[in-house]
Amino acid sequence: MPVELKMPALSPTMEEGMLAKWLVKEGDQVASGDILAEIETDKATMEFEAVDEGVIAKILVPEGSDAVKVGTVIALIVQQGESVETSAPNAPAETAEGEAEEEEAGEAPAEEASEKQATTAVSPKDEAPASLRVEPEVPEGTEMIRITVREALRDAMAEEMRADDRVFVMGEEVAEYQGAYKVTQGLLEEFGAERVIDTPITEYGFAGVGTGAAMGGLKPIVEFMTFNFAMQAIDHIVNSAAKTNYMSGGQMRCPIVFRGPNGAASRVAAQHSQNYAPWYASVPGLIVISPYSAADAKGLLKAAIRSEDPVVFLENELLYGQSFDVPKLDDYVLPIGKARVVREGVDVTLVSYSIGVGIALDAAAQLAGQGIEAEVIDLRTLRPLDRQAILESLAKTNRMVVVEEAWPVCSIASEIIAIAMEEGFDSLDAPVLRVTNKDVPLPYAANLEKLALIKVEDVVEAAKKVCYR
Ligand SMILES: Cc1ncc(C[n+]2csc(CCOP(=O)(O)OP(=O)(O)O)c2C)c(N)n1
Repeated sequence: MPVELKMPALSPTMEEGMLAKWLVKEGDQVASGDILAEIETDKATMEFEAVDEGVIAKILVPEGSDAVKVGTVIALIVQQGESVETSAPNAPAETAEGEAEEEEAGEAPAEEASEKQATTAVSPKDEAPASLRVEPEVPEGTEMIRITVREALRDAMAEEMRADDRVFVMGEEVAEYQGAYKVTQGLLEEFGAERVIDTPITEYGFAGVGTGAAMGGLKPIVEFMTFNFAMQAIDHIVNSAAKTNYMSGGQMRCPIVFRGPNGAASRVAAQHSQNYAPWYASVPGLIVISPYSAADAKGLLKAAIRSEDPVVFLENELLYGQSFDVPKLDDYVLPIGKARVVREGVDVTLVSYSIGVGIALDAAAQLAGQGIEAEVIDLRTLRPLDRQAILESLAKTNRMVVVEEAWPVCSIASEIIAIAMEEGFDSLDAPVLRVTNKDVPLPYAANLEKLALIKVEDVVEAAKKVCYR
């Protein structure tokens, strides 16, 4: 199979760039780490490195090409002795079609293109697994609409803003640019600049303004461009918002939602690829939600906006473009603190949240082929954690693996293992295992990034291990 080289995203906001110069030609042998080309953006000129070794079979975008969209296939690499024609004649054409379709559907922001680049360990898929169960609380016969997680989040905010004029959104690029990841699309147009507010690049400032507004009776939604930048604002989240109810003896509440993408994205390096779920989930006074599907994103964001207490709502960039069925109901709100069994099984429980749920479901499908029926639980809310759902499933399967796209130390997985030991010891037929990212800052190089992130195969292996297979 030829390897497609795609126009890289050299920053989280890069949408296109100039392919300034090719440093290799067709027929050249390349090794991982070789510099293949120079890419220019309005900000910088960067070198484009080979990740795989092989022979440059075809250069599809000539040097000097301007405005090449992130994700465009620019060249093909094959292995020695392989030719593009014999191995995959349609590869480039299919990619081009796929991109054209996305453009038509009006959703190809830079980040989405970079999603498609994820080579990968955490591999985004366009469609959610069919096994996702519909919420039991949805009335029978409810019509479903298929929308992306991005659209579901936008719909949740728009519906709550229509229903309650205290709700407003603020953050970097949320208004005119409609969100760095296009999650606030259409909100400025519908609600105007008083309720959809572009802020300066001052996370500490606007998280504080939001927290004060919440204490004063408004219902802010503060978008962080990514949760990596919320590090600047963490004092307001942990020390102001989370403590208000407690330090005022219940006389003041702080109904605010801090939301934005969290976790590893694709090729944006260590400072932009971290999962903060365990950090926030350790703080009493905060509610922490991290959905996987579009239906959960919608139902839980609506619940978060209605909450009287501060909510940290952790989304995932790689899920924004994925489509799922969402109930077509006037007011689809889900309960905070309730996990969901997304696949039933009897042999082993896989517990996960956010993007890890997709990995767990893929692993469950592979395990089924090997005679192991895995139950998959999507935690959805990380604080308060649905201990009952975890323990009930453990009592049924007696074996558990936690799948978490995060570091292993002091993780949500660690907490679940403690719960299993303290409260589910008699149910256990094997030690609970955790499948997490490697305990390192996420590398930038694609081959190392892939090695550092959780993979379906690791989950399959861990599940077999706890089943003594
Ligand atoms: C604390 C923090 N918040 C947000 C970002 C995301 N970010 C990266 S570049 C950028 C825009 C920078 O604009 P400007 O300061 O005008 O510099 P320019 O790159 O346009 O020269 C933003 C918001 C970041 N890197 N760090």
